[in-house]
Amino acid sequence: MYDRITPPTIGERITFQDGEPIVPDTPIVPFIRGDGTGVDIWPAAQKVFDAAVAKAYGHHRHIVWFKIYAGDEACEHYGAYQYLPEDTLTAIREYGIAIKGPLTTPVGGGIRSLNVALRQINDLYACVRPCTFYPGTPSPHKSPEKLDVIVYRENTEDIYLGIEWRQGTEIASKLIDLLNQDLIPATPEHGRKQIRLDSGIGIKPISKTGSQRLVRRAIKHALRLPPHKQQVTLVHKGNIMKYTEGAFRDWGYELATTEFRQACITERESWILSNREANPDISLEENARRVEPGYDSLTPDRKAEVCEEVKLTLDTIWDSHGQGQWQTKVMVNDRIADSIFQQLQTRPDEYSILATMNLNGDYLSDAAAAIVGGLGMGPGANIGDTCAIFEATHGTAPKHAGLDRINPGSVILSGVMMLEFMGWQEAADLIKQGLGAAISNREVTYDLARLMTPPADPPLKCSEFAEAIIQHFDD
Ligand SMILES: NC(=O)C1=CN([C@@H]2O[C@H](COP(=O)(O)OP(=O)(O)OC[C@H]3O[C@@H](n4cnc5c(N)ncnc54)[C@H](OP(=O)(O)O)[C@@H]3O)[C@@H](O)[C@H]2O)C=CC1
Ligand SMILES: O=C(O)CCC(=O)C(=O)O
Ligand SMILES: [Mg+2]
Repeated sequence: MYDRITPPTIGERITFQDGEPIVPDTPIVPFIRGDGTGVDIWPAAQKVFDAAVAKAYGHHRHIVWFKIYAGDEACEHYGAYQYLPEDTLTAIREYGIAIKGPLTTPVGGGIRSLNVALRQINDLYACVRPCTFYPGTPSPHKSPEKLDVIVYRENTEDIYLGIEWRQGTEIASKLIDLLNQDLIPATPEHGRKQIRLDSGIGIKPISKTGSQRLVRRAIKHALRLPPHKQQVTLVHKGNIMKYTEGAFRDWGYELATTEFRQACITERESWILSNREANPDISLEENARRVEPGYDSLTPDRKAEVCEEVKLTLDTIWDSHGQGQWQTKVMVNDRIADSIFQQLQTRPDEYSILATMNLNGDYLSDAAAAIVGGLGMGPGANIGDTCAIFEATHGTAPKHAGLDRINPGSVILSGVMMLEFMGWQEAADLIKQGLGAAISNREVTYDLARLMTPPADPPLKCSEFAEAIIQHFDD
């Protein structure tokens, strides 16, 4: 079944039932070391995972690691250009779970992203990236403790589908001709727009299926959070890209108000209900005026639409959500992407789960990680219905590769997410405890050391930081 790897002879597979993992006491977990700083962070992280599991469960439980290959290491093991061998895909499919270090993607040419390929091939449609502050972590932000968000990023479509054509190729030229001569003129709303002949062309598909399954997961996650964090914000640039990003927002709201009707309230509905709560005799039109900015300047048709929306909301959910009941529901709102970047800086405590399309989530997860200490503190998980791959938010950080200096925190915290996913909470808690205590004790790698006042000097090496985390399990 495998060409150049041999699965462990001990241990058992994790299986899935209704999207939930069933985990034996000795699960086999495939791992990819990763390129660049993968050589530093993976061994450090593995040591922490094993120590935490041993401390939490003694001989009762342990992870049976299964080394699989991708990226540069795969080419060394399998031969030139074998970046993502079939063995690796088979192992991930068979064992249902994996953890990986970062993999290199060249810019402007060469292979397409192996990271993205792993997500698409395994249909890992939700990229989940929590950004939480650990006390004592230095940050360029004034109040990093106020940020506690989870980015839920759609992981399989958007421009990351990678369907694009280089400028000057025959297909790019054909497509441009077709668009300029037929499709754009046939669409009155596009007016006399034309695409420059020397353009490269990329396709940005956003589907209802892809959007709603992502938002579904985000809402289900929100339902597991404490009441004050039960909020899902749909992030989009729908004012500009109406039928992709705008549609993502609309499909998100549609799902929230149908499949999760009893559990959710939209922000706009909450305004309509509170207007009536504050004034039981308020007219439909006055309610509409308070909900829709610039109501008095709207066309009569648009005014009628807003009034109808108010009426429908009151008719359908006043009994179930009115009189303050909506405050116990998951709040679903939306924010335009550029605005959410500034709001995470200025009002971070107003947000909880941010549901995004692929590109927005990529940007937003790096930006949010920066607030809570940088990319060394940004974990992630790629989750589908029958498989999950855990990986840090950051990349290979090539200039630090092999120097034993980079922060292994993100891949360690990705392992924490994996342990939690497996239901091994005790081991996950030990690692979080150890990491927090090491940071509070100023035992940190260079990235955190340089942000501290005064800087922690000398910083710990990558391997020493992992040791420090283990030493602090008991604090
Ligand atoms: N999932 C994946 O495998 C990903 C892969 N990539 C790929 O990685 C490669 C390099 O990408 P690049 O744009 O340089 O981005 P990286 O995230 O690799 O690194 C950018 C900078 O972020 C900081 N950083 C990254 N990781 C850590 C860490 N563990 N601890 C502390 N600081 C860290 C470093 O800053 P400083 O030097 O200032 O301290 C580093 O130079 C590309 O090929 C890219 O495609 C990118 C993202 C995700
Ligand atoms: O795959 C890559 O090289 C980059 C992907 C990335 O930046 C991410 O998933 O956050
Ligand atoms: Mg990224």
